[in-house]
Amino acid sequence: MDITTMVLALALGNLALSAALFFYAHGGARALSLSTFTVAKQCQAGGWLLLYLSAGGVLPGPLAVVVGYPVLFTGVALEAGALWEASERPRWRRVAFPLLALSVVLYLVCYLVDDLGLRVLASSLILGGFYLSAVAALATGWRGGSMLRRFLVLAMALLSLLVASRALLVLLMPQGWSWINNAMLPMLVSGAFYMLMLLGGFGFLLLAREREQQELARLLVVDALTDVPNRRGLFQALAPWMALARRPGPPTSMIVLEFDQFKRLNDSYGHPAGDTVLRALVDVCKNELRDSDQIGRLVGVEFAVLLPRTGQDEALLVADRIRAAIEATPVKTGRAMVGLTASFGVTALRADDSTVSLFQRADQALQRAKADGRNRIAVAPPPEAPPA
Ligand SMILES: Nc1nc2c(ncn2[C@@H]2O[C@H](COP(=O)(O)OP(=O)(O)OP(=O)(O)O)[C@@H](O)[C@H]2O)c(=O)[nH]1
Repeated sequence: MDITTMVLALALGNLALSAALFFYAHGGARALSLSTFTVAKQCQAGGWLLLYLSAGGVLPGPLAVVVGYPVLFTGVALEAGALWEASERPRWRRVAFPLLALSVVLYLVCYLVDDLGLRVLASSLILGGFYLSAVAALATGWRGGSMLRRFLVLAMALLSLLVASRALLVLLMPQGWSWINNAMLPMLVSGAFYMLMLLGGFGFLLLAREREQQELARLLVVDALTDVPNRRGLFQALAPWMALARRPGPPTSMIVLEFDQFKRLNDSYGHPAGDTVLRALVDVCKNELRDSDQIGRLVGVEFAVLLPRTGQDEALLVADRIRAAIEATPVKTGRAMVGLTASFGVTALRADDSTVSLFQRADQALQRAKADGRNRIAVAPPPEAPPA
């Protein structure tokens, strides 16, 4: 295959990818990084197409240089940017755009100097550099990352270095070296571009899918609003402590708390303000707990706190600390400072407890606290003594 055909394959491949991504995004997938990646592929398709048309004599050669290469640089810079965006670095534009402008100016200066070697050197370094930036973005998730991510980092790093190595050969050995000569290297480099196109495209989509699956798995056990375990997550955390309660050893306690008059807050300030208050007050609760304690959302504005190795009396003190902290912390919403209180039920886990009996007892205590006037704590009554 000659270089011109390879360039056409790159143009068509990127065109097909950008069309598929465009229609995928049209169907409702609206992640910011995906739209950046789509524009990146469109620019790459445009750049390669211009290079192909000028190589085939359809367009004048200078057009390829003045427009084709800058569009291609933009495409690869945006591809790296999409990966930085996906790695939670939204400020990549501040670095990438000045670098891109500098690269284009540098390339055009090489064109004006009219030295082909210099131009090849510049384009290889610029494209290889932007691809290496994409690799660096992928590598930020190396620790704890999947096999797919690690494979992409290694493979794309190798291919990016191959692209950049063309510059080295031009610089160090203008006549080539052994079989890696000026005829062979462009073939190798365009092969590297082709593989980078495939790996980048498939990799980006597979990594996006991997992220979505991880997020779905997380949301099975975590409450999306408050970022603490949901009912399922809390019950999972509770299970081993329920089992331990049947064995001799330090006790485990449970606090159930409900924010008071939350409906009134929603009605007065709106549901979004209610959400803000809820998030802030859950953070207030977390600040009063040890790392080994676990707060989770049971339902609505009712939460439970699991306190391992804590007796009922100590749990009562913890509940009062949380109660006082909530009362003392007004939360700023869009329109006002909102103060709230909470009511609490406290109990210790018992050897014969099931989750049903445990939560029933804690909830009865909570209802008593509310009936007694809210913003207070009630402790579950001790177990009845067995008949003599
Ligand atoms: N903003 C917001 N409101 C919620 C959320 N979950 C539940 N709520 C609201 O919290 C309110 C809870 O109301 P209730 O439990 O009936 O009672 P209350 O108004 O808190 O009054 P008492 O419990 O008697 O003190 C309801 O209006 C729910 O709509 C949420 O995630 N965000």
